[in-house]
Amino acid sequence: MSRPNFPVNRLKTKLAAGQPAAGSFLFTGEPALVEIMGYAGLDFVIIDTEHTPNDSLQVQHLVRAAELAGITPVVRVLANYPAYILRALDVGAQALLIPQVNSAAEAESAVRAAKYGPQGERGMAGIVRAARYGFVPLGEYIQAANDNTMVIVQVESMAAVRNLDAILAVDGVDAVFIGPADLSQSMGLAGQFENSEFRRTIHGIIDRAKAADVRVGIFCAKAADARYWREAGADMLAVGADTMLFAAAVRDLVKDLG
Ligand SMILES: O=C([O-])C(=O)C[C@H](O)[C@@H](O)C(=O)[O-]
Repeated sequence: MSRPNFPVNRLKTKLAAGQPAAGSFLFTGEPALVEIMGYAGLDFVIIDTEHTPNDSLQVQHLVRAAELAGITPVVRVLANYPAYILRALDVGAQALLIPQVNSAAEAESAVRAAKYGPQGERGMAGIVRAARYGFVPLGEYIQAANDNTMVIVQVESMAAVRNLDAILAVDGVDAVFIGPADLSQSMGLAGQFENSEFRRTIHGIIDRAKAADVRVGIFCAKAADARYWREAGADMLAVGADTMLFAAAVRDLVKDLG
C-alpha cells in the first residue's frame, strides 16, 4: 500500500520567501489548460466558480490537473459562505479566493470556515480527496490542511477600502487581493482603469497591506500591468484568464493570416 503525499503549496512558499508569484484565472473547465499553465511555469491558477458555471466535480478534476503539473490550485468560491468554502477545500484547493470581503467580521468568517479547530470550525471529513481518502491519519491530515490552506480575501469595494486596516489585522488572512473591475464600479468609475483617483486607491491598498506585512495580489489584464503593480509592491499577480489568453492568440493568428 502506498502512502500518498500532500502537495507543496508553491504560492505559499514563494510569498513566504518574499518572492512575487505569477498566475492566471481559469474560466473554462478544461484541465488541459491548467496543465499547460503549470508546465509553462506559472505559480498558481485561480479556478473561478464566481463568474463561471464550474461545479465541484469539475473543480476536483481541475485541482487534480494542477497537482499533476505542479501549479498551486486557488479556488475562487461563488460567495463567502462556509458551504462553498468547504466544497472547494474538500476536493483539494490549496488556497481560497473569497470575493467581496468588506469587513473584518467577513474575513474572520472566511478563516473560520477554512480552518479546522482550534483555528476554525471547518466541517470535518477525513475520507475526502483532500484527506487522501483516509490513507493518511486524521490528525496528520488536519495539521497539514491547516498549515497548507491559504485564505485570500478580495478587496473590491470602497467599504473594504475603508475597513482595510481591520481586515489586514485578521489572524489567518494570508493575503488581500484587489479586484480592479469591481473596485472601479464601487468608486463610480466603472472600467476607468487609468483614472488617477482609481490608481491612487490601488496604490493606497498596496501600501497599507505592505505596512501591515500582509501579502497583496491583484488581477491584471496584461503583463505590462502586472510588471507595473509588481514594481509598486504587489506580490501575487493574476494575469488574464485562459479565455483571454486564447482569445488574444486567435486574434493574432487571424491578423497574421492577413
Ligand atoms: O473585480 C475584479 O477585477 C476581479 O475580481 C477580477 C475578475 O476576474 C474580474 O476582473 C472579471 O471577471 O472581469
